[in-house]
Amino acid sequence: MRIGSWTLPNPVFVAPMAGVTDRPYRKLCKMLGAGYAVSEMAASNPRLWNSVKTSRRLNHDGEIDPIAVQIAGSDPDMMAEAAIFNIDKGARIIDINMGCPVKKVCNVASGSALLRNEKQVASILRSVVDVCRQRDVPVTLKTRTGWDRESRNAVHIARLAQDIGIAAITLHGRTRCDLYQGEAEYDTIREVKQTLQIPVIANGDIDSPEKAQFVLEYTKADAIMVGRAAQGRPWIFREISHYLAHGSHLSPPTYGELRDCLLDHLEDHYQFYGEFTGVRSARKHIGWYLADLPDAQSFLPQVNTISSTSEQTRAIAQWFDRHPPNEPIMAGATECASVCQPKNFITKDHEYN
Ligand SMILES: Cc1cc2nc3c(=O)[nH]c(=O)nc-3n(C[C@H](O)[C@H](O)[C@H](O)COP(=O)(O)O)c2cc1C
Repeated sequence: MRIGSWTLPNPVFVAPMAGVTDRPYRKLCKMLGAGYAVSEMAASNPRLWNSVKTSRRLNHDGEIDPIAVQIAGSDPDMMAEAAIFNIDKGARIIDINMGCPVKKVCNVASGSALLRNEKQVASILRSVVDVCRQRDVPVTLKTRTGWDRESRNAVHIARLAQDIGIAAITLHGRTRCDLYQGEAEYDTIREVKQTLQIPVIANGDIDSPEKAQFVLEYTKADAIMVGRAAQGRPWIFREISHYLAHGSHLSPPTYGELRDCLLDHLEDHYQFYGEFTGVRSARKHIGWYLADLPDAQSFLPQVNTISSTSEQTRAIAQWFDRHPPNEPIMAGATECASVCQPKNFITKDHEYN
């Protein structure tokens, strides 16, 4: 699949998740098979660009190309400025967020709130596409199927986006008012795909190789995007790609592979966030990695009390020492089972619900 002049290595992408898919995690997912990754949403308001949070999101050192940055906002000029600013900081693709259901974002009429105002959608897209075109940078759009089930307008928005020059569109099969309730539906994504010539990326509740294959076949989408099921499971991308290519399952990782993956991830994570934030923000990742392992339940509360990075790593390494490194993490599993289930993904720091 292509986005502008970029050819992506495979159609299995990691979804942007604020507070989760930071630079270290995106890199890890790509190393473990994700064909593409978009950054967490970055604010378009210049007053926020110097905040610690936004400056971290602007840091793409060592990131694997194409670096794609997502911007969110409601003011067309500010969004265009944000696009230019991010291109100057290394973005090769700009993604516009019109899917975020968070109150904080929707109350200022950005994210998915924009779906109720198609005129505003057109102004924003036009404004961003214009400045990006001058810099030869493709613009993509990520959105939901509509504001609510009575006003699903994804097909209309998608056609508008294509006409304006959007290079690809990602569709989460829920409306804004659905939040994360119920199940994602794929009929609207299928309809959008039938309507458009630009690539369509299907998103929502894809949590296993079988589901990935089903969604690709049903919607005829060009690619799929996996969010929550990739939390604590960055190898899901190679599992899905393998299944799509061969129709069989890769063996689950062994305890040794999981240990190495987690410890490498933590090292990169600490370097990125520093000691204080690093040890704290690592806890959720550790929880996700270990959540489904039968004997990790008593260890997790203990690891959450540790406040130094070296102790955190030592405790994890010691916990893994108790397990044979060659034993698969799901002994006897023939197919991805519990680790495919979406985890409890709402964490306090970003309140993404
Ligand atoms: C914790 C969290 C943070 C998210 N942050 C973003 C974001 O910054 N930008 C965005 O477009 N979508 C964001 N999303 C939505 C996901 O990209 C994705 O559309 C949604 O989770 C549905 O996919 P899934 O069922 O595979 O998780 C976020 C989702 C979660 C769970």
